[in-house]
Formats: sequence, structure tokens, C-alpha cells
Amino acid sequence: MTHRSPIFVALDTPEIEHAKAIAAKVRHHVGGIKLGLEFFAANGRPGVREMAALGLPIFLDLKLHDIPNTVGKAMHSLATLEPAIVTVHASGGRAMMEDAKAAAPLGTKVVGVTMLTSLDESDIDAVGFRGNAHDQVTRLTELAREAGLDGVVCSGAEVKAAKKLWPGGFFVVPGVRPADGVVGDQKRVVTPRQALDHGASVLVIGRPITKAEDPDIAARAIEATL
Ligand SMILES: O=C(O)c1cc(=O)[nH]c(=O)n1[C@@H]1O[C@H](COP(=O)(O)O)[C@@H](O)[C@H]1O
Repeated sequence: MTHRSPIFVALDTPEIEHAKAIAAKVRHHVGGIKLGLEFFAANGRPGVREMAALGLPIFLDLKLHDIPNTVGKAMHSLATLEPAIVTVHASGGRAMMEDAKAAAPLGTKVVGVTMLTSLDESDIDAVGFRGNAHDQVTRLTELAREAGLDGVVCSGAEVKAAKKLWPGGFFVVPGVRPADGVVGDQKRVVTPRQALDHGASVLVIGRPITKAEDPDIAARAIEATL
């Protein structure tokens, strides 16, 4: 099979058996699985290894954000898991991103989270960032590129501008909802099709698949729109 789906399903649960059950249901309609803080806090490295044994690429979304030494050492400890993708917060700064990339295995893409898709303009203002979401994403995309990362995480509303700045970059887009989907805590939302059209390399999709009555049918339906 040459075609690999751009969808990484976000298995946001502390229950490893639940994560495995969903992964087993959707495995033919997704390109990989994303494990985040919720899963990692409960199941740690052994849990990641168990999920990797299912045979799909692993996106380890730990959004590292600390001083360069700490992030570099944390990445060094994660390296033996050989994830396909790992996240750090781009706002941790250039030196932090450089140390993260230096400590990652060669085959791992290190991507910088720019501006969480759960933030809108008023949240951005409240935390004291300069400019709007678009300004923030483009500035942090430049910084991630200069630091030698592989790409960034941003919403589908900014991915076109980010890709223009960095044509060779790898773009992860969460906050993706089918046209009739429940938005929940996400704020900067686009459809899977729009995200791909605007340049996403990977779509992160969680609840529209994992909370569906039948996750396999939901994943198939989304794939059919791509
Ligand atoms: O890094 C991420 O994956 C991420 C960045 C971001 O800005 N927004 C965002 O929602 N995510 C993750 O993407 C997933 C979205 O899940 P759903 O909203 O359920 O589709 C969650 O696992 C989030 O942790």
C-alpha cells in the first residue's frame, strides 16, 4: 500500500485498553496514532511501547516547554522510543528548540507548537502575546525553522501562511472538525479538507473519531472527504 492517510488519531485517554481498542478499530483508516499528556502521565514509556507494537507510527505529543537543558535531557530519554513525531512549544525559544532537535533520533520529526488551537484572539490578548494569532504563528514558524526543527503545529487558519514562509516544512494541523462536528474547546477550527488544501502534512483528529458511536465509520467518513 503506497497511500498513507494523513490522519493521526488523538487517543486522549488514560486507559490503555481503551486506546488499544480504538486503535484496532480505526487502524485501516488512519496513518498513525497520537499519544499525549493524558496517556503518557498514566502509562509512561511502557504504555508507548505497547501502543507502538500495534504497528502504526507514533506521534508523541508531550509539548515539552522548559529550559534548554531540561528539554534536551527529556528528549534524550524519549529517543529510545523512536517516535515518528514529537512536539515542543515553540515559545520555549530558539535554544530550547535547538537542544530538543539535537537530542532527538534522526528519524523523529520535532515540531514546534505555535499557538494552541484552543486559543482565540481574546485569549491571546489575555496571556499578553503581541499581535493576533496569525502574527504569532508566523513569527514562531520562522523561529522554529531557524532553530532547525522539522515543522510546526498550527491551526488550519494559519497553515497556508506558515507554509508560504517555510515551503519545505512539515505542518501538523489539529483543531479539525467535519462540517457538522462538535467544536468543544477548540476555537480556531477548519474542516479536514480545508486543512489539507491549505497545506497540512498531518491532520490530528481526536474526539470526532474517538467519541463517535462507531469510530471506524467516523474515520472512514472523514477519510472519504480528503
Ligand atoms: O499538539 C497538538 O497536537 C495540539 C496542538 C494544538 O494547538 N491544539 C490541539 O488540539 N492539539 C492536540 O490535538 C488533539 C485535538 O483533539 P480533538 O479536539 O479531540 O480533535 C488533542 O490531543 C490536543 O492535545
